[in-house]
Amino acid sequence: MVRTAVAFSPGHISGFFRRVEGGDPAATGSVGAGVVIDEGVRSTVSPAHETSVRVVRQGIVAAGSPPVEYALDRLGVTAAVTTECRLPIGAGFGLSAAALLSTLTAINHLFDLGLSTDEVAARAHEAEVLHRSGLGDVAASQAGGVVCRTGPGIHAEITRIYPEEPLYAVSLGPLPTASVLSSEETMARIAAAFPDRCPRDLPDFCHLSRGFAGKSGLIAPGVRGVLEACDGAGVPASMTMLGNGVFACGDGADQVLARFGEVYRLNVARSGPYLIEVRP
Ligand SMILES: Nc1ncnc2c1ncn2[C@@H]1O[C@H](COP(=O)(O)OP(=O)(O)O)[C@@H](O)[C@H]1O
Ligand SMILES: CC(C)(COP(=O)(O)O)[C@@H](O)C(=O)O
Repeated sequence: MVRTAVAFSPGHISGFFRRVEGGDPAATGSVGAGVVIDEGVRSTVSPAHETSVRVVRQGIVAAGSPPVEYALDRLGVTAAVTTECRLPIGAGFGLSAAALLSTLTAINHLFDLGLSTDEVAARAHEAEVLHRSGLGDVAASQAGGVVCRTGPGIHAEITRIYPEEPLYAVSLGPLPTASVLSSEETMARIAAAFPDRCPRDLPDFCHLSRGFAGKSGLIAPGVRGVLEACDGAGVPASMTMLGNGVFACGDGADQVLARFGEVYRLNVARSGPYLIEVRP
């Protein structure tokens, strides 16, 4: 039987963020706030002569993941990787970071590389920043909670709170993260909209995020209609950054979102990436 390692990483919904440009990828990232969620990416890895990545969602298999392939190359290992997720990809659930963290956690054990969790996160962050697939998701998903990041990168000061109540989300489709992060004009608008404090709790997170979404000019036309419906029902809500979707919390949130698509009920994650098993 081929030796196999399996690991999981939580995803992350960003509510507001501001890009921070550093001298190298480790010092580059974002500040902002988000929720680490109990849904994410499960990665299964086995040694192979060449690296291949299969991305599985709802029984549909896609081939390739440039950030994951890059991270394996940098480690000098080759493996057959399968990532599996339930949430949609490219929809603001931080799944590129979760794919990197889960795959590197599994690879670390598969090849007995002896990397610390910080070293795994540092490599995931580098791949994420270089591919413009995210800025702050790896830093956030290192552990659980409603997260407020006050510096860029994985060693920044990060505060985490752990509310019990769920968050609900709906996706209207993908929004390519790299295209948004590549626009200097958009980055300037985002910087001006950035709130001056961390969220106190989940409703406050939705409230601060909503103010940011409005001022940043990032709200997509479809998202606007969902947010207006949430306003009408008195439900705190905002846009999944960066995805064509909405998250909401509190009484009635799931009913309002259900008018627009499949509703994901998400809990605030209690921990970051972890190894599930190594076989045999
Ligand atoms: N579940 C996954 N498994 C493997 N690679 C992924 C996964 N999700 C995203 N990626 C990689 O990250 C790239 C960018 O994804 P991105 O739009 O940032 O997604 P998200 O918003 O979900 O983080 C994708 O094109 C893909 O190469
Ligand atoms: C908002 C984003 C820049 C991208 O998030 P995603 O599209 O989920 O990869 C995130 O990484 C952040 O820094 O807050």
